[in-house]
Amino acid sequence: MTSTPLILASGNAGKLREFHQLLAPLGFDVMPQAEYDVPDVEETGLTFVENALLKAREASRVSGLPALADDSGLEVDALHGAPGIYSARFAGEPKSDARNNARLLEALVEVPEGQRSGRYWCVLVYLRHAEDPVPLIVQRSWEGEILAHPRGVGGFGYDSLFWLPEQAMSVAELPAEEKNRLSHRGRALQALVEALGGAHEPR
Ligand SMILES: O=P(O)(O)OP(=O)(O)OP(=O)(O)OC[C@H]1O[C@@H](n2cnc3c(O)ncnc32)[C@H](O)[C@@H]1O
Ligand SMILES: [Mg+2]
Repeated sequence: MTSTPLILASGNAGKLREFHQLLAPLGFDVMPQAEYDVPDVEETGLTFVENALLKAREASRVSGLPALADDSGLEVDALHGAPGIYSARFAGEPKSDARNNARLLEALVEVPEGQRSGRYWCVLVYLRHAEDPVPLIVQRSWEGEILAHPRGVGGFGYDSLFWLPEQAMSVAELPAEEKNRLSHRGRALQALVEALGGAHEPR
């Protein structure tokens, strides 16, 4: 397994926890971008891919290391895809999960059960270096429904409002290992690690 250090281009504690749980057993020497004083970049892209690229490139440029970025969010059908790429700042700045969740409930207050479908998206971008012309890009989604009241205390972000019909639980009620196995992020990362598989050596 690789022992190449890898910088995680994220300032989100929930994401960093999940990446650590997933990557540490695989032998990746991962560190959060805060250890290299990487500033938060402005997420000016119009797609998850563009934003993930911006974050990975900046982290790799500042640290001189290969970088992995995650741009993710929640797409709600009844809201025509909102909050989407704006999920982290749905209720404005400064970012707050509690205010984002309150805004989501408010936006869906008139929408009955059965019409509250949505999905999480996760786009991962891996760059071997800041000028890498062939970024490795993987995207996965996770289907669910938006609850009318929060349930559970695990996870982060919108997890207490995201209902999984098959599990009959919210993501915030799911054990962390289960979330990592099933989630948009967990499955995208499994695919990315497979794709890395040695063929993508740093240069
Ligand atoms: O950009 P970084 O520094 O990684 O941190 P961020 O929180 O700003 O991250 P994003 O720009 O990718 O926004 C993603 C938002 O989507 C939501 N989100 C993404 N994945 C989630 C998950 O697994 N569970 C709950 N909410 C999630 C959550 O509100 C995140 O803040
Ligand atoms: Mg962000």
